[in-house]
Amino acid sequence: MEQLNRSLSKLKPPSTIVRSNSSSALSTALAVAAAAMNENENYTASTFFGNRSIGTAGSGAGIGLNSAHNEPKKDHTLTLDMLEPLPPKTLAGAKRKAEDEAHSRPTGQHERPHNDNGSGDKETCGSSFRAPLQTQARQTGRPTPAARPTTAKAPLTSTKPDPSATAGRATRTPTPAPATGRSRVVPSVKTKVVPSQSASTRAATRSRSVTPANVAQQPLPRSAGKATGASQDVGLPAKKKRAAWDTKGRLQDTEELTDTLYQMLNKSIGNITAMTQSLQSNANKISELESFRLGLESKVVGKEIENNDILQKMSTVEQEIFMLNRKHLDDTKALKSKQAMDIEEELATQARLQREHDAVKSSLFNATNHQEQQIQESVNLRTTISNQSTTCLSYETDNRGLRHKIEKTESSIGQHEWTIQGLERQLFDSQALARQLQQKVKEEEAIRRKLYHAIMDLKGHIRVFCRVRPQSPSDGVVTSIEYPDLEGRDIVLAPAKGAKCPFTFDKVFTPSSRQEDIFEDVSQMLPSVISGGSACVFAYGLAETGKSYTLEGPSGSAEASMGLIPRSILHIYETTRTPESNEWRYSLEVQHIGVYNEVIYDLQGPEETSTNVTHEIQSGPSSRTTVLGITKVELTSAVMIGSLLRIAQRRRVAIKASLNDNYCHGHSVFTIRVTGVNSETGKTTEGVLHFVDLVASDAQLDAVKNEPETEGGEKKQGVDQSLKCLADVFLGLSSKDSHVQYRGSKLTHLLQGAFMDGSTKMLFIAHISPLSVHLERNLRSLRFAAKVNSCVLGGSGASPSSSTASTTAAIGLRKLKYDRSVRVVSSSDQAGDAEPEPKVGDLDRELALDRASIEKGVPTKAGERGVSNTEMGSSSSKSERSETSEDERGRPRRVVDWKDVRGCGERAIDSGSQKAVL
Ligand SMILES: Nc1ncnc2c1ncn2[C@@H]1O[C@H](COP(=O)(O)OP(=O)(O)OP(=O)(O)O)[C@@H](O)[C@H]1O
Repeated sequence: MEQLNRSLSKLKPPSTIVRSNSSSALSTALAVAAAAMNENENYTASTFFGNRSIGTAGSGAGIGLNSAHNEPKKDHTLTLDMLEPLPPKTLAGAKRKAEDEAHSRPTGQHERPHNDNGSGDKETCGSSFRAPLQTQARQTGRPTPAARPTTAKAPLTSTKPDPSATAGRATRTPTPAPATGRSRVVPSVKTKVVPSQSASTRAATRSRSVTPANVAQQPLPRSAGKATGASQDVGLPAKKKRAAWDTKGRLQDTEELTDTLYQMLNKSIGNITAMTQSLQSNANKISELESFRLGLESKVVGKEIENNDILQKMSTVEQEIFMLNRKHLDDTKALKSKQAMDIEEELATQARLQREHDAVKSSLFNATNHQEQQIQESVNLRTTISNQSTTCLSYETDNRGLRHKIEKTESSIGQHEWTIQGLERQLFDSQALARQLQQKVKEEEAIRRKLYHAIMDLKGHIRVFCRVRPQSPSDGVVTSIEYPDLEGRDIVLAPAKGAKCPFTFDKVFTPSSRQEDIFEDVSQMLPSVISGGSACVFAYGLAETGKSYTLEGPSGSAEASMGLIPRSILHIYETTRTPESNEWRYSLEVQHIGVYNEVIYDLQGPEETSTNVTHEIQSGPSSRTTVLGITKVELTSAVMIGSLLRIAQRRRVAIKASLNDNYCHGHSVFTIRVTGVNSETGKTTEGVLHFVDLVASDAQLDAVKNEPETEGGEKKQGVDQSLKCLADVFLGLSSKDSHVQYRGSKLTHLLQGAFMDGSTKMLFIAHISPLSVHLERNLRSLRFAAKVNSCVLGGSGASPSSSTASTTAAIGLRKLKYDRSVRVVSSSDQAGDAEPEPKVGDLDRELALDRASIEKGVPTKAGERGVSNTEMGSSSSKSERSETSEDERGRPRRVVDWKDVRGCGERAIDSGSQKAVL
């Protein structure tokens, strides 16, 4: 059935199925078809009709082919006579079928556009004919139209039953009517056939083309022999051509041919009849199928409409689904976020509830405990109440006793009040007495200060110490040094060869002495400095004997190792910050000077000017000197001294480097100036304390000895004369020389003010090392110290600070006391018969008594000894004493002769009566 449908769709449209009611035309057509078939020409129509049973029901059909031999393009025109159109229903179905096929066909398979008559049926017809032709070609072995060029695909043009077109064509291509006059020219269908054969083949074809009209107009020969070509045309065996005169023979041949043709025609008519019947039945079947197809198509259309509706619904539903999905997603998202927030809230609530639960639990626990405690307290309270009840009873008993006591106490209070009044009176009297005593204390303090100065005067304005440096691990052989006396005033250098060299000084500090031991003696000078006096500490000795150690202490040292300078600063700073009297305000100022080869450098100045800027000394009023351009640092804190000393140390190194002399040893002078202002009286004081680091070189020692030449005999040029000048100054002051040369060296010039102030306290500390190799130089140093020690500076008579007669008298008395306390080292002393040294408290008491005696004009102990004030005052003058007279300390003295100093120690030892006392 399906195959049948396909065949039907490929069949030519109904327009090609023609009916003819002219049997003669049909015959002619069939004849032409037969001829065409015999000629093996590719006429599609003839081929088709030759393979199909085409015919008309009842009346017979005919197809006329008009071969237009005269047409330039040599087209073959098929003219269908008496064509009748098929029923419109059939035509419409066929057309729809064709259109459906065209629509369902892929784009590339569309048929060519319609031909010039504006109908697409021609193409459809051509294609419809193609399959049967191909089938036939396969059967017959002929070439199929498909093998031809494209232009040959429409060998036959179907014609719609258009009367006008038919009429027009009939007019344009009039076809000769058949002899019977029954045939009529129907609209001819021109079919352009483009043979695929060669030109010769096409020419043959043209020559063999026939038209039904031609065939119909030709009377069928009754006999053969008219033309040999005709017999050949119908496929009869060719006979020998008769001569022209053989008319009879020719007629015979023609009759034979005619008979044969008639037989063939009859046979063909039979075939055509059968084919027509078959065609009719097929047409019926086709119409049935067409109607069935139409029904199916209508169903399909209905289904398509339904399908479209369904699709539309589906799209609507899909859209709805899409919207719903989107909404669902949004809702899900919102729900999720809400759910997360709910969960968070739930968790927070849960945690809060948990905390509340814990709090409630703990409070419950506390409440339980509290309740238990309360229960316990309640029990205790009950017990206490019972006890209290008991106690209350006893209290009541006691109360009665107490009331009795209160009465007694009240009576005694009256007595006490009376006593208090008496005590208040006593207190008032005591306060008045205290005020008087305070006033007295003030007066006593002033006297004490004066007496202190007097004591210092009595001790002598110059004191000489000796300090021995301890042995260091790097030291070589050491000299044996003895310290024979317990009081620490004697030192004996005992060389391996030769006699011992004893010396006596105010104090000898052994290697085991501590820094604070030395400071104890130095500190006695500080009150004088604070109250406006001046003092000078000389550290003297060879290099590496410990001068810097004594004055400054080791750098970065602990408090125990601090030298005299930082200790003094600390002491003065603390004392001035907490003065005995609130009326005094003090300020501290320091300067540090280096003297190298008689050139003054600023050891606290800026680094860039420390080596290239030198300073000059300017003398001021009262012989006070100042160094021009020197840096003065105000001490606002005691700890500043550490950094000041470090700066000075760096400057020293820089100066040495700039002088390019590592062996150059300079002196340094560290000066503390203490300025005090009394806020009540407006009085000002200025105390000065100098710390002088004196380097003793061999040349200096030689200069001191007046030995201008060295051991090699060469005279030293440019020798630092400062030590010699210092010795000269000491000598001049001691001898009351009015022409003391202070300007002989920068050092003495700088200290001129201190030297000329008769109240200046001087402390000379000689340093020696324990090394054997330094023995000779140590001896020189000690001899120089002994010379200084023999000098008498200032004194009660000459002291400018001894301004009043009473003070002078007191000083004189004090001198006697002190002289008594000074032990004369003699052989008898060594036996232990010496008078014990009085203590300071005893001395003060004696001084007070002496002062009172002086004021009353009572002779003092000093007077008992026959020493007048004048004598005391003049006793300080060494020039008035003989060598055998005692000095102011009660020691046997002699006039100092620098030349005699050398070897004095040795002489003293030799004499045996005196020991190292100059
Ligand atoms: N009493 C002492 N106790 C411990 N060490 C000391 C003592 N005296 C000196 N020294 C040490 O001896 C060395 C030399 O001391 P110092 O530098 O003070 O000598 P100096 O005389 O100042 O030398 P210079 O004149 O070359 O400056 C230093 O290392 C110092 O620590």
